[in-house]
Amino acid sequence: MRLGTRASALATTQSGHVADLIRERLGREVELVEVATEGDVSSAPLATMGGTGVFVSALRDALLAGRVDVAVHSLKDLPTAPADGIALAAVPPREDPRDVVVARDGLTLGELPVGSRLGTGSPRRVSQLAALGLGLELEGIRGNVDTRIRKVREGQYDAVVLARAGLARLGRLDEVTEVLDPLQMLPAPGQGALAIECRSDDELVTALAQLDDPSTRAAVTAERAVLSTLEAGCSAPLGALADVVEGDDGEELWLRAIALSEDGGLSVRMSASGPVDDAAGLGQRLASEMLAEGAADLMTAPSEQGPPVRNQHA
Ligand SMILES: NCc1[nH]cc(CCC(=O)O)c1CC(=O)O
Repeated sequence: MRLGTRASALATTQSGHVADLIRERLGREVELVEVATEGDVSSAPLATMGGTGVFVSALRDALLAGRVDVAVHSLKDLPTAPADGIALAAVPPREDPRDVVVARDGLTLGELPVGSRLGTGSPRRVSQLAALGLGLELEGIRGNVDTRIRKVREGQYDAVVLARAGLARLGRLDEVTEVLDPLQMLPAPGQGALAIECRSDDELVTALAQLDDPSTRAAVTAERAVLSTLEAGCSAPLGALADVVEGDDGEELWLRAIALSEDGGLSVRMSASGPVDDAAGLGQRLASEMLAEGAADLMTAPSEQGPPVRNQHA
């Protein structure tokens, strides 16, 4: 079968990993086919580009046109709306979903001097970092993982924040100077997980289902239900993280989420738990409670008219 992949180092590593799974677990031959996406071709800030799915739609087009049979995405890049004719056939076991800091001189966030330049274009990361009140200069950055790390080495930035999973897959964990606790930085819904898609009318749906990890699937389903219920896109200042944990009556799903104003000055942070087999229901319930606390107004407030920033460095 032909497996479609973006050309970046991270994408080909992720796709290579899934190709290995398919060979080992399904005993089928796989060929990687590179597909260029809008997210790779343009260097505009991601938050301003076509909203959700800039990395995804070209791969889906290739699937629907029959140029490839399987597509692999970072799950956090996948829009929550189902796509016609496309099945999310499997979500394999997740990598550690946390964000990490890569800073000069081995520094942690707390050790960075006031005024240090931290590169990140993600509203979710910007708002949560601003809420820590450290007095960092938060500046937009683009480019692949390698480019971002190099910009720290070359002194253009004092630090960057990245997904630990990407560094793990690229064998670059030695660059990490701090792993951020989700208490301070909740990851993006689906971070660290992969999505394996195929055409929904293809017999591959059943075969690929063997690669699905039920715990990861439940966790990302709950996280993505928060995202879709809040009607937020991939560039929203919103974090969510779920885990299957041992509760009083066996396994249960434990979900945390935060919605912030863009400047991080105000936030709604909540958690809830529920049965593993109702992951979407849990995410919807938590998001509804967040909406009742004003989560939607927070995320969309234009910054000039927004609330005063209360946790900034003075
Ligand atoms: N937005 C780009 C993107 N999409 C997936 C990952 C990392 C791998 C993952 O989260 O699964 C990254 C880079 C990053 O956020 O550092």
